[in-house]
Amino acid sequence: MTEDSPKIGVLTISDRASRGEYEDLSGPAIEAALRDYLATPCEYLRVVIPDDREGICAALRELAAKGCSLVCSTGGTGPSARDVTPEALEEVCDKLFPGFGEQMRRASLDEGVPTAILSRQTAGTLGSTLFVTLPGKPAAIRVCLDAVFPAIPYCIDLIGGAWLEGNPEVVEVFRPKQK
Ligand SMILES: Nc1ncnc2c1ncn2[C@@H]1O[C@H](COP(=O)(O)OP(=O)(O)OP(=O)(O)O)[C@@H](O)[C@H]1O
Ligand SMILES: Nc1nc2c(c(=O)[nH]1)N[C@H]1C(S)=C(S)[C@@H](COP(=O)(O)O)O[C@H]1N2
Repeated sequence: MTEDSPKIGVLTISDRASRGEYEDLSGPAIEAALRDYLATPCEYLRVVIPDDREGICAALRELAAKGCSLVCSTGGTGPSARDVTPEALEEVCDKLFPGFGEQMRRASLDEGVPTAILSRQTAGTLGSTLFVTLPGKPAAIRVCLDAVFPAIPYCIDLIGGAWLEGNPEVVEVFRPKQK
């Protein structure tokens, strides 16, 4: 890894994890999945914050300003009063990509999780940063990321982010146009 390595943000949004009431397992699960998919060495910026809308907006903007090409968050996508991750995402983004949420929910339903429809998980871009929001449960991370990762590097190409090479032994990245 060098100073110019692509940057990836991993944002855990959880009242209890941020207070240390339980160990954050979902942030590390995101980083482990991305390290598995990506042949390109990346720098990972990990942040843990409570479910506060202004704080989430600030963290998303800060990770984008630091040059992250991709930011994956976990938590705060559900129906509870303090679940406000999608609202913060909408406030911050230039464009929203509801197809990510549709695909991730479909994958979770196919895994036999009927409550997958309770997650308002989605994706959006701010400049050359792609944000993908995932549910809080550690077990949801790999299911959801596996379902959408093949489209992520090309999306980042199109918004002018870093070139991310997939590891073909783990995932087949889909690029309709080659560099
Ligand atoms: N980052 C995380 N690490 C480990 N377990 C998690 C994490 N986020 C959620 N969970 C687990 O999933 C369960 C349900 O998630 P829930 O949506 O209540 O989480 P949350 O929104 O992170 O919690 P909180 O109410 O503290 O903000 C939690 O009780 C916890 O067991
Ligand atoms: N794959 C998968 N998706 C899942 C779940 C899960 O356990 N596995 N939990 C669901 C539940 S119970 C909720 S309430 C929503 C929202 O979770 P969040 O508020 O922690 O983001 O994600 C849903 N999606």
